[in-house]
Amino acid sequence: MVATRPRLTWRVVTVREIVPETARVVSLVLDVPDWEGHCAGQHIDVRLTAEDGYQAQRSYSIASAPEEPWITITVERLEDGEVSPYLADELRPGDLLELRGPIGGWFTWHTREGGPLLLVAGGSGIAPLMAMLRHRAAHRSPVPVRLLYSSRSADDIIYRDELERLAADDPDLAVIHTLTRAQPKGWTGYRRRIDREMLNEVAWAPEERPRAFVCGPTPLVEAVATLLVDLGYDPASVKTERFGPTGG
Ligand SMILES: Cc1cc2nc3c(=O)[nH]c(=O)nc-3n(C[C@H](O)[C@H](O)[C@H](O)COP(=O)(O)OP(=O)(O)OC[C@H]3O[C@@H](n4cnc5c(N)ncnc54)[C@H](O)[C@@H]3O)c2cc1C
Repeated sequence: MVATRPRLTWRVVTVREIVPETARVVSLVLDVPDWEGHCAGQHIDVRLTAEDGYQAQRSYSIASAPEEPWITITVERLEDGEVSPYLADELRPGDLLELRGPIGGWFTWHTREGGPLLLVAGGSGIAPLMAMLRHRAAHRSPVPVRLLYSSRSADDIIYRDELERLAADDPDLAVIHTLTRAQPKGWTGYRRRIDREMLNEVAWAPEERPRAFVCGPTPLVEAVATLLVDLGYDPASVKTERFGPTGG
């Protein structure tokens, strides 16, 4: 019999690397000894403890594929936030962090579950969807995927180069951006918040029995989930993860 750690025990892990993603977003690569593995889409909880014993904890999606040796989370700094500015600005390689997980069994996808997949992200909501794309790439899975990704501007697109690389090598992966606040010169893509018309153009037809994963700020997630069901998606096929209370 293999001894297993109760999944929700806090453990101390080491920050291995810090990767700047955008002006407001970093990825933290964590060295988690004895990691029991995770499914693409799951998250962890991170806990900070102040010198006076005060503690704060927040959830962060795992952005790395289960096949990778390290656990990566991608954190967007909220200027007035309690936890994210510390994670994004203060941590250095070699620092220790407390975490527990993996957590969540609903917002997950494995290549063997098939597709087609419709992934819809707003801002840092791309993180768990990136785990799915990285997992799919690690398996060279032919499952067709369309990713609709809403960012404020081109500079705010997280994992921009990696998404470009993945899509360039793969006719079954389409990455469609919408830039809601500022667009570079010559931008021909969408330039508004995700709406019914956009989903009509981008989403798989319901008859293709797609699996949809929608992640980001709460208002985006709720609007997109409602629109997909209106378009004829089976509500059970639309999985959602809400990151926060505001649209930012
Ligand atoms: C399952 C799950 C997975 C998550 N994964 C990620 C992830 O991969 N990357 C990531 O950056 N965040 C993620 N989040 C959000 C994260 O848990 C924190 O809520 C976020 O980092 C803000 O924490 P904070 O302490 O800095 O801000 P707080 O001090 O909690 O809040 C500061 C202010 O920002 C508002 N606020 C809180 N959260 C958000 C938000 N997400 N968007 C906009 N406004 C907000 C609050 O209402 C408040 O006004 C996830 C949340 C959940 C529930």
